[in-house]
Amino acid sequence: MTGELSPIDKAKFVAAKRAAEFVEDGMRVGLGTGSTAAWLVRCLGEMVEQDGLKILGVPTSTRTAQLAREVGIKVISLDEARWLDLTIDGADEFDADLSLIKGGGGALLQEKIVATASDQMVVIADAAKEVEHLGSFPLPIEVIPFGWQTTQALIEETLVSMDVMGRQASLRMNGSVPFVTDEGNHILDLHLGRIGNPRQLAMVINQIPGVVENGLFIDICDKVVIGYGDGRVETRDINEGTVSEDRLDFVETDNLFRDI
Ligand SMILES: O=C[C@H](O)[C@H](O)[C@H](O)COP(=O)(O)O
Repeated sequence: MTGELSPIDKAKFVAAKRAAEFVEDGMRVGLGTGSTAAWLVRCLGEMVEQDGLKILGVPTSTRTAQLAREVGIKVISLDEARWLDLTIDGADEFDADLSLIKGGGGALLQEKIVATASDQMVVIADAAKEVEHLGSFPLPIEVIPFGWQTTQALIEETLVSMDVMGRQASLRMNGSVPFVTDEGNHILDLHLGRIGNPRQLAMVINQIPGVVENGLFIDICDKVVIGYGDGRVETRDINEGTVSEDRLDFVETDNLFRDI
């Protein structure tokens, strides 16, 4: 990529760059998936190459695994790592409780397993991802391909019984064929508009046969690093609220940014 980055990409970049500062030598780090997480992986790759940072990375998708290897991060599986010090990942939406919707890129299952197996989960996001109520972004639900239409109908019926507004579930497509996740499953995107009780919804959906996992991350995220298009970056902690707010002077100082 050459030339000026869009404000949204700058925002993603500064959030990733700041979050990379949480990574220390010797850590086992969960590596998220998506365009924001890709910046993080590049930042960590630079730290490995230039500063000799030694980490073990556990990727949350085949895409991330490939990028991590390309930039020189040593990749291991979750079973090899067993437990992680930190996971850094993007999100599609976050609210004031740091509850999240994830899975816009279809990686929610591995992402949730990896984040849950970590001492700490840090989300990196551009400011547009912050919402008062989750649900404008369609909620991804990973379902097994067998009988997916029956599963879809069961989900829709369950939502009716819960009196949830906007119940339409659509099968995610990849061109003319159904999207297939890294685990060989499909994704149903639930168009809800506003989720009144994310905790309850997450539990109820996961009880439906055929559902593997849903994209609501409740009580998993500890911190969110929010990037802005002008280089400002804010870190919020689940217990302490905003803990830092400053600006990353990335245009002059960052080789990574200049190189892309
Ligand atoms: O499945 C994908 C992940 O949950 C992503 O972290 C999420 O969709 C955010 O992606 P992006 O950083 O590209 O907006």
